[in-house]
Amino acid sequence: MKACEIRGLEKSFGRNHVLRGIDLDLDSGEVVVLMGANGAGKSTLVKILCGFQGANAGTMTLEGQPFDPADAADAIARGVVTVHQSIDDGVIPDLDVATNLMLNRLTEHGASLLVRDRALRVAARKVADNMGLDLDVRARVSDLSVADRQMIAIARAMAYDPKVLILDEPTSSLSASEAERLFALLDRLREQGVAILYISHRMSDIRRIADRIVCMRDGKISGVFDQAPLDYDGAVTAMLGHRMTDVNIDVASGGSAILEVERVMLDGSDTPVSFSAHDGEVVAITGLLGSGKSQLADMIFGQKPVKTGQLRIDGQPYAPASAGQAVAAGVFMSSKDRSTNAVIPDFDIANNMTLPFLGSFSRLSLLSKRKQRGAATDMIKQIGVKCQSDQDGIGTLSGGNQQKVMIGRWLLEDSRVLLLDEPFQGVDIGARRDIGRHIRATAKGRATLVFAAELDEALEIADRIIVLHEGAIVGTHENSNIDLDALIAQVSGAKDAQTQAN
Ligand SMILES: Nc1ncnc2c1ncn2[C@@H]1O[C@H](COP(=O)(O)OP(=O)(O)OP(=O)(O)O)[C@@H](O)[C@H]1O
Repeated sequence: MKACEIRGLEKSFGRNHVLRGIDLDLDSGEVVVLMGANGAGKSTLVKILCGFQGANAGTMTLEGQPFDPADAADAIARGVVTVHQSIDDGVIPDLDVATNLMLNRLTEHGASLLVRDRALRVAARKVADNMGLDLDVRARVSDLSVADRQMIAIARAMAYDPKVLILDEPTSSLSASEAERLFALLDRLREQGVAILYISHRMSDIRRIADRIVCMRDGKISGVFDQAPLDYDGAVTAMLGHRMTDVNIDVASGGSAILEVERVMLDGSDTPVSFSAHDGEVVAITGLLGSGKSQLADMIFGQKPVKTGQLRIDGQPYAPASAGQAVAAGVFMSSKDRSTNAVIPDFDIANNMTLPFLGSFSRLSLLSKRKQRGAATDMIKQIGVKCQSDQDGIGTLSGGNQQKVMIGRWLLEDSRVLLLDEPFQGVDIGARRDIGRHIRATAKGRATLVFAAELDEALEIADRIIVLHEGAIVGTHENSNIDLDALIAQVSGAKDAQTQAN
């Protein structure tokens, strides 16, 4: 019997016919990867499965029984549990691991607090052991890494004993080695007979974990690949509707140095970091979580002080005390988290894209306002934002398309230094390539720094890749001449790789 059967599912938002007759089966003990271009309808399908939205037509069954959840709680009670995209979905940072793991059974463990706490820890330890998680159940969740918090979110989901577990881009905040821990956990769950629906844009995830790939395009299933070895190129073509063009990075031959980072100390390291980024150059900074990437980005954007060493822009000392001062110096940053990226939910797409210009709108003539909107409309086309109209609310866009708007916003700015922190989170691989091409095509006149945990992304966009590990540079690679094995070893912090680099 199938864990889940979906037949003829339809969903529209006004005139936008988003799901157009979806048929999909999930078997127990298999990992089905759902891939699709941004706006294809993946999240909408998930929202219907997990009871957030109702379908307009179609049927679903769970282990042969009709399944039409009234709401999210009903879906969970009947066996469909979802871990959403946010890194630590539903995990409460101020509580310890045990309480987080056992949240849904807190009242079962006795009235006395002492008895309850002890019983809770024993039960939580069992859950953690069962899932192969090596965690101190007394630790506060806020002290744990993103990867550990993600594991707890999944372990908690398992406490509901799901028949179907849905994971929405679970590795988007994880580095490769942390993602591998997650995959080991999913291997266990697969063995335990859970049907897993896994949404991802990352080919490395898909290669590692998929038993079957289902592709969506424009609200329909456009391809199913279930014969080993899986046909990844075929899946990408089915998803995009065309073959992917090759990347051809014509490495920029470095103009003058714009940004110089001189002997800057990052936390946890006694080796200073020095490098420069040149006019027209795209430099990717990669490394594990905790490598110092975010701290470096924050320093350049004036959000963290540079205590040792200094920064220069165009040869002049640059010591921003705030993001405002950074912006005044022509330094812009697209931050990794959309919620801190100043998306204004009540504004339309075009106004969100031109947000930095809005302050001057009152002083602008109608003609200039038209120009602003024209620039936004142009950018929407250039980077392929999938929308009905640029006057739609930003909230009607799919996650990946919102991310494109945020990148477009900063590309419209006349920046001297552009910092893009995880710019491709949630962006499909076809769009990623188009945006990368656009960033490179418009790179003259500024230095661009891309902070990316995913090596594929760094390789696809950068002229030069700098690897950070524990606050120090352990490798620098020209993209025209990459030693991939050395690069991977450096990112993961292999000792011999570090010795080579030093
Ligand atoms: N509440 C809504 N109102 C109007 N349109 C919506 C709403 N939610 C989704 N849509 C539209 O439905 C379509 C599919 O969106 P969905 O979020 O399902 O795509 P997706 O495949 O998950 O994309 P992504 O990879 O970017 O997350 C998009 O065109 C989106 O604009």
